[in-house]
Amino acid sequence: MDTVVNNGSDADNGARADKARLRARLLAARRAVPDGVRAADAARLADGVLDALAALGVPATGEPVVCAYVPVGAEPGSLDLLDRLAGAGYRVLLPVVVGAAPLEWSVFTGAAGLAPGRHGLREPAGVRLGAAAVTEARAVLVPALAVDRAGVRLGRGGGHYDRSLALARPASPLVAVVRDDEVVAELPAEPHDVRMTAALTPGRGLVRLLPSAR
Ligand SMILES: Nc1nc2c(c(=O)[nH]1)N(C=O)[C@@H](CNc1ccc(C(=O)N[C@@H](CCC(=O)O)C(=O)O)cc1)CN2
Ligand SMILES: Nc1ncnc2c1ncn2[C@@H]1O[C@H](COP(=O)(O)OP(=O)(O)OP(=O)(O)O)[C@@H](O)[C@H]1O
Repeated sequence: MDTVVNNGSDADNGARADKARLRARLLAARRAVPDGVRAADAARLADGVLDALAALGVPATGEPVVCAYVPVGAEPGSLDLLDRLAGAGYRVLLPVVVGAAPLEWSVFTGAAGLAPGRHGLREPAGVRLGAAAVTEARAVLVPALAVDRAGVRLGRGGGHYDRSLALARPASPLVAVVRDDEVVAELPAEPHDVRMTAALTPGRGLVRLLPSAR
């Protein structure tokens, strides 16, 4: 039916415009966080990540694969968090951007294995495992600007994670790593948005999200 198609398309255009406005506001708010607070938040995230994964049913036993990311700009997270994961026995995969396509992945081998990429990113310089490596992940830590209580995530707007997370195992938890006030009531959603299972926050620890909340 035409009306339904038109309504859907208007809604999607509205969602895209809303997302762009929200991104600008959230990035400005992140930049305004004092360095000391950011460092304290990063320490709390690193302190909480192993318990969070265990609580999600993904303990380090058996060297499970976990996808994570190297923070860029004022993003929550740290290399220390990645070191904790690797030190505990997880096999940590990091994303490599290859254009408008699913992310490729490469093993985190420590800070020395990272090289500067586009957008201020530091990406692993080692062997590329391809886009399908995400199917091995028992959990994915996902960079986000915000996430809502139904699991809708707002990212940077490239669609990289949506393309990749569509390949992840349905049983693997998808964990958005955000500041406490970046867990919000509701974000604009588009059909391709892959829902998050939980948020990892500095102050509230692991916050479980409910796809049924929408
Ligand atoms: N840490 C991290 N890695 C990631 C992502 C992400 O959001 N965060 N991505 C998610 O899809 C992909 C890369 N996409 C990105 C797109 C734009 C910018 C960006 O706007 N960078 C700013 C500098 C950082 C800032 O100040 O916030 C810039 O270029 O000015 C970064 C990553 C894959 N890897
Ligand atoms: N599964 C997909 N297949 C093809 N294109 C997609 C897919 N997911 C997203 N896109 C494209 O990417 C664009 C940006 O998507 P969106 O605004 O949801 O990105 P994001 O999740 O904020 O970004 P990122 O994952 O890079 O942080 C969409 O308008 C769409 O064109």
